[in-house]
Amino acid sequence: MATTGLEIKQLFSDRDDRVLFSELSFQLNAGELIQVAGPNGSGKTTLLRILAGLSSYYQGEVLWQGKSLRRQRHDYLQQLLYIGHGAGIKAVLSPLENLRWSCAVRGIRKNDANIFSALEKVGLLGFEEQPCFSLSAGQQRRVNLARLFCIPSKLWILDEPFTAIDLAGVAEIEQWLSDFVSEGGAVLLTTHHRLSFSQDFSVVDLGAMHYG
Ligand SMILES: Nc1ncnc2c1ncn2[C@@H]1O[C@H](COP(=O)(O)OP(=O)(O)OP(=O)(O)O)[C@@H](O)[C@H]1O
Repeated sequence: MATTGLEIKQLFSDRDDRVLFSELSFQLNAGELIQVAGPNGSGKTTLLRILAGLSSYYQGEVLWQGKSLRRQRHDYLQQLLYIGHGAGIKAVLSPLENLRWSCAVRGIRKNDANIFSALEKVGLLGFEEQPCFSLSAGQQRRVNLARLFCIPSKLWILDEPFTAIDLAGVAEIEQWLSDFVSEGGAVLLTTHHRLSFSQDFSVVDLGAMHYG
């Protein structure tokens, strides 16, 4: 039976002749969360970029709802929301402009009501028209995270979503993840933070994979 989410089969990737992961297989179904763990340089971002369709430098198979990513790239990307560990926003644009742009890229138009509601959710009401370069690091991260609430998705791939976020904000994000998973979303994330999550979740530990 086809999985309801991602299926990773016998994945291999290396950098400069150093194997990052090999024979890596796991499944992430709708309504599940997986944390990709491992020390710095173990390949977490590399893996997430492959699964977000940003790198095709791998061997093995990645399936979404039972079909190879390579054969349904457009459809897959329409269902995925990837937030990388970089800023992910244009500093000269305001939060409102950044989110309008993110929505437009996804084919979502006239979405200001949702954008304002997303900005309220991430605590940025009152900052919506200010250029992002004048916001703090945590506020800039929150602009990026606001995309979670204005771009409908089935799968969130999040690289270090808690970076620069204050303690109360971390707890809030954990709650958002929990709500999304309860509603049938799937989440794959990396974090060096000890995840406090109300549902069961799995850990894929790249640090546990050693190659001679
Ligand atoms: N663009 C690149 N060119 C060459 N090597 C790279 C590139 N990006 C990453 N690497 C190498 O690939 C390895 C894995 O990097 P990656 O960013 O996936 O690790 P990570 O587990 O996400 O680390 P961190 O916890 O520090 O974010 C590292 O040894 C890194 O030097």
